[in-house]
Amino acid sequence: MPLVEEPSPAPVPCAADCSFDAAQALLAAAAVPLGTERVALRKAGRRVLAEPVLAAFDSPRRDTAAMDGVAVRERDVADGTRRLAVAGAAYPGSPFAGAAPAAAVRVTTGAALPAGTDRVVPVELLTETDAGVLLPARLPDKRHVRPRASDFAAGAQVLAAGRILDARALVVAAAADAAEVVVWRRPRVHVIASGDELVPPGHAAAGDALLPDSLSEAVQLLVRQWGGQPGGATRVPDDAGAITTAAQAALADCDILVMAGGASRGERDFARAGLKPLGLETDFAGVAMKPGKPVWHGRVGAAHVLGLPGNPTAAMTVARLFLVPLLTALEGRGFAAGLDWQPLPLAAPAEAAGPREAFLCAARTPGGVAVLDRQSAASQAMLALADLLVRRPAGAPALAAGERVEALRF
Ligand SMILES: Nc1nc2c(c(=O)[nH]1)N[C@H]1C(S)=C(S)[C@@H](COP(=O)(O)OP(=O)(O)OC[C@H]3O[C@@H](n4cnc5c(N)ncnc54)[C@H](O)[C@@H]3O)O[C@H]1N2
Ligand code: MOO
Repeated sequence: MPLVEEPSPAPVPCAADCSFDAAQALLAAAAVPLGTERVALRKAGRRVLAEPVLAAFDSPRRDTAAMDGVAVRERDVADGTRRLAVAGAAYPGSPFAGAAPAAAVRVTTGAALPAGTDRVVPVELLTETDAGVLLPARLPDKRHVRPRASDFAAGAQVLAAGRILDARALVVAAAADAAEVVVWRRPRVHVIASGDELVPPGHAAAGDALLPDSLSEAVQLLVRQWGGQPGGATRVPDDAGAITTAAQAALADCDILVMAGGASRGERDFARAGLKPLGLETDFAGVAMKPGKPVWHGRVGAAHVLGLPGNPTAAMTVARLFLVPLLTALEGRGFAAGLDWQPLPLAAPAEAAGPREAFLCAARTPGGVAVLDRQSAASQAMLALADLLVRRPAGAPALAAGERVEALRF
């Protein structure tokens, strides 16, 4: 997996409506990883490595018993000797100190083999006698020894930069004796939802004109799921001054400011107007996509500002297509890591696409991808049924069931 995508010529900001691909290219070009930090391994779960992890020593560090039994010297038993005295015992954590010529040493799995021994005879094959252990007449082919460095050698790269420290990778880092690792900084994200009508969920029944804010918590969860740190959410009325004040406070401590709502052309759509006094530089505003047409992106200083349309399905579609790859790029995984498009067969025929690139809510079914009925940017109930987004390029022809479409986990 590339750590940072290949540099390409800087895309030119879109003056008017951008194509989806042009908008993605602009965002990808602006999405530079944040920087690195050294953290204790015990706090590094799910973080993205910025530097590889190298093994501090060989694993195993010595030839090691792979079974519970006795360690013997092959040449002591090669002549058919079956009875050996027991000279001592070795366990992981307490090796056998002496040498044991012509004797057996009891071992448990993981013990370093006593000097000179090169075979372990499992306990199931032994007969205990007063004079020592009796070996079977015919020894198995397997010696039950894990040779020194057979897992990894000192200095070997056991984890590459760019790797997420998931549970399996944490085993490897710990095995390499890493107390600390160097990881990419996680983007901090603040959400500002604007709208006079918005109240916290559970408080909208108090007035007919009130609406539960259904986006603030959802966007913060998406941020957490894709490696960011939710830095809080603020609800503001449709007022440019209130947006400026809230944005200024949020920008003091975030890498990405998400503005939900107020993105289109209504007389109360103030998201960008509220950011202007803070020095907003816009690189696109308006994308030829459905839903999500009012999406916009810009910068205030080093911080990214991503504008989501207020309509909830449009907002979540845009968050998945623009916020997620922005998060993965800022966290050093590359922009494309957030966009795992895959070709999947349709469960039923699909209509021809319209003039705007379409992103359709769909569900994964045993028969293939089922595009949901009644697509609507304003819908909320539909989101409970959708676990895929299906991409239909502008003007794409009708498709039969079984034909493949590009789909993304939603
Ligand atoms: N004349 C035009 N009108 C509209 C255009 C346009 O190009 N010209 N674009 C339409 C499109 S497309 C969309 S999408 C919407 C989105 O516009 P805004 O981003 O300005 O969204 P708002 O006006 O603030 O809200 C729209 C709708 O969504 C509800 N909303 C907003 N925030 C939330 C939230 N946090 N939780 C739940 N619901 C929310 C809000 O109450 C409105 O009902 O504009 C079209 N209009
Ligand atoms: O872009 Mo809007 O999201 O179609 O309603």
